[in-house]
Amino acid sequence: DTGSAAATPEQYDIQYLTPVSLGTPPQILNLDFDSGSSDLWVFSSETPASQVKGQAQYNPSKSSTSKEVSGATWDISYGDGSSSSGNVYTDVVNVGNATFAGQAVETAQQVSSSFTSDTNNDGLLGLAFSTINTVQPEQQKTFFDNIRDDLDSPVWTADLKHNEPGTYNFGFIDDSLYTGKIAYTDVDSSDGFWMITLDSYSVGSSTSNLSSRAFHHRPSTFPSPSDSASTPLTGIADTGTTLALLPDSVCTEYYSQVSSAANSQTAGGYVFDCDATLPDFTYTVGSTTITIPGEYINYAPVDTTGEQCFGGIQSDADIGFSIFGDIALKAAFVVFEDDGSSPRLGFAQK
Ligand SMILES: O=C([C@@H]1CCCNC1)N1CCCCC1
Repeated sequence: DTGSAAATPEQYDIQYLTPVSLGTPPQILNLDFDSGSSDLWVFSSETPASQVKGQAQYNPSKSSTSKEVSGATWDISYGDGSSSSGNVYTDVVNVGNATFAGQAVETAQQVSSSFTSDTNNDGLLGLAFSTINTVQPEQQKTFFDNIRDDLDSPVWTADLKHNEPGTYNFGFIDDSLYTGKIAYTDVDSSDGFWMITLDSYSVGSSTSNLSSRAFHHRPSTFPSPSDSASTPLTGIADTGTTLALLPDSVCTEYYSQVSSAANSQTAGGYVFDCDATLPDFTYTVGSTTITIPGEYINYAPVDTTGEQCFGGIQSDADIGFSIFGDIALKAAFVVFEDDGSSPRLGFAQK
């Protein structure tokens, strides 16, 4: 079995939506594939009308193959403060022709206001590890965990793009989607996430790194360079997070190269003049180097005046690890591999 479906970005690539078929006859909903969580939940006939604003709704009573999971409930809270909760059914779920007949479909009986106002998002399809699925009393499996053994290969891949549709594939690696070689790194899934350590990062061209300059007489006031060219970054690959949330030290180093940049309390992060030229941000996995173009990091205007723009790199606010969200992932072809025992992440240029 294999599957292939489009990942279509909303404005500013704030999120990517992918059509998913649920039930019999098929009910198509556009879901946010989220490698940072593990619940497949949908707007449904059970969601109060006051909390629905245009979203498509899954109606289990209109599906001849739906079965209620007796006594099961779910309740999830996301790092951005949003939340949802409800009941659970199993039904046929089809993603680009990869199909699983008994997938847990979590129907929302409550969604928080940010989901209500996100009018094109009909729900989430979690692709982190099933150990953090929130269904009680019997935890349920993610779509990938359910179909893994039926897939030609135990992988799914993300080819997200800037301002244009990309692709989520299941069960195969499409060699036409990348260049060079795929470099793999081991995943620590003990917290339920695709947690990895990037070998190094660098800001702008290498000359921006003091240690690479011929500073024979570096004034004592100069910071001894955090030789970023070999500083690792530990974090999770999260397709459901828009930005790249990195350590404060990396943010300081990056925005020190942008003369108009400031860390704004009111804007909630680093902002700069929209006409600023931003440096690239590069990270390495083994022998593969991924460069995020500076243009991608000029994320979006703060307001309608279009004077100040919000950065695509922001602080990880000391949550203890970085979050490599879409800003970081869309510059690469990413392989999420899990044979059930030793998960790995692969990165390639494209
Ligand atoms: O809630 C989230 C994110 C929110 C955006 C969508 N992906 C999941 N988490 C990931 C980071 C650690 C805390 C949990």
